[in-house]
Amino acid sequence: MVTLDDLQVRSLGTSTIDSPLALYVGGRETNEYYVGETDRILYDDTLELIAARGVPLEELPTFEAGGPRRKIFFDPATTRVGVVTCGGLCPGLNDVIRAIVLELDTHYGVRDVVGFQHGYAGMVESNGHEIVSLTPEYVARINERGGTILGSSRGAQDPGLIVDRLVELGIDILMVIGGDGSMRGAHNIGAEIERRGLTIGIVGVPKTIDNDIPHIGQSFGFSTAFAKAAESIKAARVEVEAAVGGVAIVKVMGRHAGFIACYAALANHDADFVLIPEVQFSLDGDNGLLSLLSRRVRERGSAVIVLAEGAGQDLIPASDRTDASGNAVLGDIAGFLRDQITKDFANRGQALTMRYFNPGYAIRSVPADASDSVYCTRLAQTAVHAAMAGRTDMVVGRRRHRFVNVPIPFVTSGSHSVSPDGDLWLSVLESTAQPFSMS
Ligand SMILES: Nc1ncnc2c1ncn2[C@@H]1O[C@H](COP(=O)(O)OP(=O)(O)O)[C@@H](O)[C@H]1O
Ligand SMILES: O=P(O)(O)OC[C@H]1O[C@](O)(COP(=O)(O)O)[C@@H](O)[C@@H]1O
Ligand SMILES: [Mg+2]
Repeated sequence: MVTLDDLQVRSLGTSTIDSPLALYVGGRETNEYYVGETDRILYDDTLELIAARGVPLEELPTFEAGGPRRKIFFDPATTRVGVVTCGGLCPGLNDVIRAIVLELDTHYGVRDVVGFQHGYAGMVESNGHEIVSLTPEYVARINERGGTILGSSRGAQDPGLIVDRLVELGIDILMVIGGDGSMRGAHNIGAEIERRGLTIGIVGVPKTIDNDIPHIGQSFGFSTAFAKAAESIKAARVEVEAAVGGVAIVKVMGRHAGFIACYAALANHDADFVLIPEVQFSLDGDNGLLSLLSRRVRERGSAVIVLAEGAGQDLIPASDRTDASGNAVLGDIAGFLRDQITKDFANRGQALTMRYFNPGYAIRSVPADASDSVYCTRLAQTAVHAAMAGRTDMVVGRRRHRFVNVPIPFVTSGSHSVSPDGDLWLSVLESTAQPFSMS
């Protein structure tokens, strides 16, 4: 069970320097739209959840509020900041890089910001990647492009060698834009820094196209990505309606979490079935996918299946392969379903026109939409405020419209997935009219 201790963010020391933003923060106090720096944000958000804790108010689990402080830890004139992007791509990476640089430069007067190329690999000197000077001019329009101007990578690196490089380059703060794996890596780097008694801060801006990092609210770029995926679902609907016995499978990303599938399906009402890793389904039997699909096509003429890549892995031979970072390489559920559906329709003597859509990388390589750009900027600003105030081993997030600072060990201790008992999955069932249980 989560405790207040789990949510305490580590500091490098006492902040003694007047913040250049002190005037902005000035007399601001908590109100509906702002959280004062001494206030904290509740973890629980219903009366029953709070009552069930059975502890006094001051012991309730609460988050530190994100945002500027009156005093900061690092002297802007002598502070050097490094930025790195790691793991898979996600819309908005360049917006985050740009906003970090602009916030540091414009508001804090930090003129020395450098970028490491190709993730943690580029931080290990022997790998030979140059650092890039990130000036306001350099980052001016990078938000218009997808991907990351710094490049990214997967694969393990030695935290000791990374800390050696930070020391050699005189980096005071490392900003890590990455996913769950990157944050585990960031924590290890932070632990090595602490072991050596150094005052280097590490602050993360969590990136996950799958929206699978817990406690941070919705991840940036997710909304852009599912909107792009929804375009393929719409195209699939057009195709199957024109065909005789049209059935489409639209496979979207989502290794262990089906958020993209759920949101993309909800974005329009074109999906008949949504298959996600969190909810098991059977192929056979009256309530299995094959008979339900056959019935849907007989009744409505066509059907669209939105398939998260991690769904139905129990139906195909297990793969023990992993990628360079140790992430599971999944079996081909889409190919398996295509075969099974084709055979089943043939056995029933039912006409079938099968269409397969795989928007794949196209959904994560696009630039962020306007809403995500705003979100990226605000997350980056929050991360810079925390970093300049000497916070470390933490990530920023936005829970129920409040920006929060969250310890990395808290976000890496679990993962975020679609709850079969939650209201998101209920909405999906309502919108698709797929049965409550397909197993
Ligand atoms: N458990 C871990 N401990 C330390 N570093 C990790 C861990 N998992 C991943 N990393 C490192 O973080 C980087 C990105 O991880 P990866 O899983 O590929 O992407 P993401 O951060 O998007 O989840 C890689 O360089 C990888 O080696
Ligand atoms: O081919 P890659 O780069 O390994 O990426 C594919 C995978 O990365 C993901 O986008 C998630 O990766 P991250 O943890 O890096 O965000 C999955 O949905 C997808 O299966
Ligand atoms: Mg990951």
